[in-house]
Amino acid sequence: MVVLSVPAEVTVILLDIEGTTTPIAFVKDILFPYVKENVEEYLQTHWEEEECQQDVRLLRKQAEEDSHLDGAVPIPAASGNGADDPQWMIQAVVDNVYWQMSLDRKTTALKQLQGHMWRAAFKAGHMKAEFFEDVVPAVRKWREAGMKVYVYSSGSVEAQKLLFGHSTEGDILELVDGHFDTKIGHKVESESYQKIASSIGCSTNNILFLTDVSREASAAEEAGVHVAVVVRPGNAGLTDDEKTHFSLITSFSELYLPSST
Ligand SMILES: CSCCC(=O)C(=O)COP(=O)(O)O
Ligand SMILES: [Mg+2]
Repeated sequence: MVVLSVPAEVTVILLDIEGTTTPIAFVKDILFPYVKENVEEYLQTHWEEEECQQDVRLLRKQAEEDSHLDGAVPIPAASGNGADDPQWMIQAVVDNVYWQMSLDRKTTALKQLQGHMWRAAFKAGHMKAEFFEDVVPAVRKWREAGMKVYVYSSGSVEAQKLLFGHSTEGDILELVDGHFDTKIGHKVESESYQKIASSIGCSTNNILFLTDVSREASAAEEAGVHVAVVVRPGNAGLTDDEKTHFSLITSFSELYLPSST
């Protein structure tokens, strides 16, 4: 088995979800289709609720920022006098969500709505999050060795907690010391990793980030974070340069902590 030695200065392991802890297929074949199939009904049912209206406001703001993009779908401004036709507005939101999802966009607005929609499905037991089998044993071992374990995903913090709280391995939320999402910044921007380090209260070189996406790995590396790219079944392929440049692991069990036995 290949072994990757974790540098002694590392005290925090930062985990991506999709393609790292969890198969991309679970996200693409279960989580995302659930949103596409249910978004219209969800909006019809929850339209009058404050949480739903907040989601719509955030989506509208994002749509304004996206207006220069090819194929962007606008969400009309509410008049504020209650005279708007909700059906017309709901259709615009549905079309916007479909457009964003067709591009797999990672906007905070889309991710917030998705998280709210998944809540009902997870809580009712209709969905359980899949984790690769090496994840839970490795995380337990790292924590026993004194490591802190954080999650950084484009999925909202609320959605992350749903996944870890309702997994095929049971409720494993207690294995995570904290969560970050795109509210701290995008995963392909190096400042995000500096902000994460400040928020945790450590230096960037105390963090090891595990991700499947080389652009995220490069951004973290630029911030001084240690990185390993995780190669899992179903993940996008890496270029030869990426394979040479990054440390690669195919299972969390390949990480060797000098402090553990
Ligand atoms: C709570 S994860 C849901 C999956 C998701 O929405 C997503 O965009 C995954 O992104 P990641 O940053 O984990 O690769
Ligand atoms: Mg990922």
